[in-house]
Amino acid sequence: MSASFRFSSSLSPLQSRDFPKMRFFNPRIVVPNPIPFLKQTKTSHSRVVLPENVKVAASELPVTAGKPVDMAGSGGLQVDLVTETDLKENGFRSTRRTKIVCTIGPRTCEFEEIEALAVGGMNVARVNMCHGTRQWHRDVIRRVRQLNEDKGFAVAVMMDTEGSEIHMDDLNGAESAKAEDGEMWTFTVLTFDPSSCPERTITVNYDGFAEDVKFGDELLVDGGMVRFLVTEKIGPDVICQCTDPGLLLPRANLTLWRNGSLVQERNAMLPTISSKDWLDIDFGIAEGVDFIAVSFVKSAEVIKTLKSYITARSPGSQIGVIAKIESIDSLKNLEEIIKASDGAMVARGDLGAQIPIEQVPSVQKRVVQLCRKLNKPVIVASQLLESMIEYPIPTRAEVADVSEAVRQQADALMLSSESAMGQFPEKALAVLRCVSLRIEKWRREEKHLDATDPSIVSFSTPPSISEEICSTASQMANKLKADAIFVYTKTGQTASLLSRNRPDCPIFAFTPSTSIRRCLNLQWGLIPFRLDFSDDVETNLYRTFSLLKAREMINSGDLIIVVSDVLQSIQAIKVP
Ligand SMILES: Nc1ncnc2c1ncn2[C@@H]1O[C@H](COP(=O)(O)OP(=O)(O)OP(=O)(O)O)[C@@H](O)[C@H]1O
Ligand SMILES: CC(=O)C(=O)O
Ligand SMILES: [K+]
Ligand SMILES: [Mg+2]
Repeated sequence: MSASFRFSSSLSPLQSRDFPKMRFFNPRIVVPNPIPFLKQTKTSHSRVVLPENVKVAASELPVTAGKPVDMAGSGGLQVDLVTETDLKENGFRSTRRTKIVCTIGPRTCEFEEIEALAVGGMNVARVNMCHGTRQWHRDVIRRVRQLNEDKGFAVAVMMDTEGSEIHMDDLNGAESAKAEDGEMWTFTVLTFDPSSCPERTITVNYDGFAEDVKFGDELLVDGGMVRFLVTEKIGPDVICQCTDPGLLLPRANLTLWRNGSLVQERNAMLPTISSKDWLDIDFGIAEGVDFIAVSFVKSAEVIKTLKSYITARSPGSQIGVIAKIESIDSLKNLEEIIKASDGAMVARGDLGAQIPIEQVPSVQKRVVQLCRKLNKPVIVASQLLESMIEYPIPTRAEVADVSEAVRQQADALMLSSESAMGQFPEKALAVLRCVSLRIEKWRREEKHLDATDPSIVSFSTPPSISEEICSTASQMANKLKADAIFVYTKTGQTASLLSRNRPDCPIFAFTPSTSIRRCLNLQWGLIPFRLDFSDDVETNLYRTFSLLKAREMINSGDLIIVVSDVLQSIQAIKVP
């Protein structure tokens, strides 16, 4: 596919492009210091207590602001207070299985605001490189890390790339501009000084814009929130008449439609990862983000390129690459793309601007099922609670949409504007939380009555031992009505395979790595704990029982199914 390119270690991806160019309105691009977090600062609580037999690589220690975690008194078991209180007060069955991603924006970027989201159940914090300065993103990422370190949370950080999206300029700092019915507007590739910008003129960030456009095309702003008809082309200027009036927002996304289909001219050649994105990716690697979500993925090649780039840049890093399914081209290569990725996002916002809107639900279902089959976490994103940007309660239709995603057993739901710039971020989070809990419970109850809901898990051929063990352990847990599954996992793989089976009880995942603990926080049904453990399963188990009992997170008599990825074994044990 033309939009992808090969990256070799001798050639920087920044030098290897030969594509139409995009301009970026946010020129504050600074090449980051490669690994700034290795510079440890002296702090008052910089003691790490680890059992003597356990070696933890420096890269596995929490990194923000250079402060390692003080786990004294916890026996090396790390879990956040919210999970602990929930388990203590409400028991295993009450835990939410569906994870929540919150986009951090101007409304939620201060430490206390991020903390309120974490307390409210945020599992992953997303920063969108389309907006804000690099310093802003750095501050947010470091605040999340600080919070994890101070309060034992495992909130993962996801960086979302800008991608080669075609969008308008920033309206010279105005909050919005109103386009009225029938008005003539000019979309141009020329740029202006704020003082000399002609009236009703919008600069587009893509140099090939005027060439791609034809008389009679429809220009959709934000997937159709405002619509224009192209009436004339004069050199770099495209003259349009407004046919659906509305508010133009800064940097709003633009798509062109011709005879009912998306226009794919030279714009289809724009690289999925732009030169600015590569700089953002370097920044993300240096800041130790847990996931990089790639916008407008078209083929598996770009995912493979990015994964090799990350490995070359930061050997041994756990950064997961998430493919955002929002481009019409991705639909032809869905299976290949998901196979190459570490997870996928159904990015319904842009997807609904690239394919007819009535096709979005079936694509969502297909991506969710495919991810389950391929054992990749999947996020359902955009407009879940759109009305809550302005109102304190959602519409009934929004609740139904959230319910459907939970019923499909997607790994995670995502808030965008609702948490980034809405008036009720915590209330929106609470709605996701309580709708998830209610629908999960209902689904577990229904399952016993409804045999028409077959398991969609299909195994590799020949089946792997780990897959079989995890499937059997989950079935056993369901039949015996176990209280929890415990899994001791170094790489996270076994925990992930258990999650894929969507068992009735929660899965406690113990891992010695803080970064794997954060990554597991994106996956359905996993409660990740950081714990140093040995290869001796019995010792681990009884130590865990006593640590969890001491903190009242489990009780004598609870039935636990235990899976170990070292021994590849299953045990059923009652807590002594
Ligand atoms: N860092 C930020 N600074 C300022 N505004 C932001 C920031 N992040 C998000 N926003 C605001 O919140 C809105 C929703 O965020 P979201 O991440 O969904 O972006 P988007 O522009 O819709 O693009 P995408 O398709 O990548 O999701 C944005 O349109 C923007 O107005
Ligand atoms: C999340 C995102 O990028 C979208 O919905 O377009
Ligand atoms: K983006
Ligand atoms: Mg998008």
